[in-house]
Amino acid sequence: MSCQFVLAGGGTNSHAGAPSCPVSIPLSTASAFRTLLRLKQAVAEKFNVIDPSTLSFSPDGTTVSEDLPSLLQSTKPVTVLVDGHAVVDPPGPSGLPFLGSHTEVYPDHIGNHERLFQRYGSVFQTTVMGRTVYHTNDPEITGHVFKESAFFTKEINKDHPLFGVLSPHAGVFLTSTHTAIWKEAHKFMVPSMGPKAIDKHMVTVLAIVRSTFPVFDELERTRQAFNTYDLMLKLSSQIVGKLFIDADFGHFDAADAPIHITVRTIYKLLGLNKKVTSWGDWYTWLPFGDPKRLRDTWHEVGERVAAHIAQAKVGEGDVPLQEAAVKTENLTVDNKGNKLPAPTRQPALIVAVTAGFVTTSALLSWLLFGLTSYEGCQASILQELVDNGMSDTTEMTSTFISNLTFLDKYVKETQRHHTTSFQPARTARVDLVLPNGMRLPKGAVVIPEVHHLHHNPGVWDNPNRFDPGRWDTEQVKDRHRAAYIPFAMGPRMCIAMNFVLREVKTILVQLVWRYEFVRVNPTEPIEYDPMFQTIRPRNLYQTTRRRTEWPAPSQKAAAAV
Ligand code: HEM
Repeated sequence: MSCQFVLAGGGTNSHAGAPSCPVSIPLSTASAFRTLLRLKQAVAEKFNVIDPSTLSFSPDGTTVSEDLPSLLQSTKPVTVLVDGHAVVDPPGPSGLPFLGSHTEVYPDHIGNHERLFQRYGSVFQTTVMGRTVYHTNDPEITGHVFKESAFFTKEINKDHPLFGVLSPHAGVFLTSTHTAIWKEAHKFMVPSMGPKAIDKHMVTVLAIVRSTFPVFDELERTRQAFNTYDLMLKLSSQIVGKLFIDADFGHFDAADAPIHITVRTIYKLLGLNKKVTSWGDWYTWLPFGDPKRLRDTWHEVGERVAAHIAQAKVGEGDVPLQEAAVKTENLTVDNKGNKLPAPTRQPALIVAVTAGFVTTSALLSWLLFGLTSYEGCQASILQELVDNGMSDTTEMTSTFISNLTFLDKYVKETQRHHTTSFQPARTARVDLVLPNGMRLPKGAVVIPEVHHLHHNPGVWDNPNRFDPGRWDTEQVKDRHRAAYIPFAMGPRMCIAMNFVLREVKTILVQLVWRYEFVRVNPTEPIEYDPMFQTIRPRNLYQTTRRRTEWPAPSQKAAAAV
């Protein structure tokens, strides 16, 4: 005996709107269905519905029943609803012939995605010159998308935003999950970002941030403003260059030191990738124009990074990242001192350097932007430093940094409100149905839109207000775990999250303690340059004033002594 079920709106294999073929569930296992949830699990598995709890059953096609015995005894196929309705395709703009929805999205993709979420709801699709992508700002769906499960994985297919820079050898970031090489590279690189390794990296970070002081002093002396992003690009690349490929880019040898050619080439690569992948799959492979420049630049980056690695001082082409990886006690899988296999070493290091400075420079720029834009924040950070006994020689230990609770909220709020966004994308492994009852075909690329998750009004109170205080509220503490994901989540999330947070806090502490930051173009609207891989303030100009006095400890701090 068996019981039959039919998915309303059409199964994942059916055409939209067509009824699915009924599926049978043998009742020989009826004893397994002691609860409705067990039945839902069995039916969800048949129809590839991600979340069984979203199913409901209608024996007559109109009324929903939760009566398990009558469902199992039904002589007609039972209609299955997901999220209370028939399964549908994600909506989206129909777009122009050939161009598709390109003009609906670019150039202002943040503003346009916001408009599309408002028009279509929490999942919509866009098709740009044959490349279809699904966007979501829903934490529940995001949580499933990032899981690396039977439903989703990071597979860089032709619709994926990283397709233009796909690298089968990089292991991390640019390589699909179901490859031996990702497992291997991940195993080596994660420990290099463990707590002990981070303590060690911080010695380098501190030395480099202090090496910027003469530059800030010189700029102040000569009354010059600086482009904050350019300066932070210099700082963050100086750090990852030293840490990962033992390169000294000389960015702080003088106030007007140029950005090193290796950094400029990587920077160019990311601009080209965003530009090329905003068009269709076929465009990526054109033998001329930007697609060709992208391939040539990728090659040039490889050669330049290889040259640095060859000159690295630690052993034969070994660099501190690998040294940390093999020595750190956090290394659990490979404790015999094995190194990354040679073909992966160089691409993995290119990724670490690239991922390392392109993102961090954007974050640091927004952090400095906030100091001069959000009233009271710079003063509160300074006051907290005074209250924690900061001096010019205070050691930047993890304990000192973690005691700075306002700074922590400030960094969190900056990462929420000024998401640097990577458009992290995952791919459907099978035809499936999302918890909101929308069907996706196998191979569908879903982008949890980080900026829009961080501004989802259903999750965040007054999302467009910059408010570090929100991190003390129960509403934010109890948020969905996928509502705030500046480093993505799941097995393919950023391996360097803890390093980055310690790094940017250390930098901010050092700079705010010594300088007051002032914005020189406060009324000019900030542009973010939509054709770049990260969201950064492109036209922010600031100056610094060397501090000569600091506030007294607050009453609370004085009372605690
Ligand atoms: C503000 C700084 C940073 C942010 C916001 C950030 C964000 C992210 C995000 C969102 C991802 C997921 C990408 C995806 O799913 O496609 C990622 C992955 C990754 N990040 Fe970061 N990142 C930062 C800094 C760094 C640094 C300093 C490193 C240096 C090692 C790094 C190394 C990586 C690597 C290797 C991956 C890929 C992991 C894998 O493939 O399994 N990131 N990062």
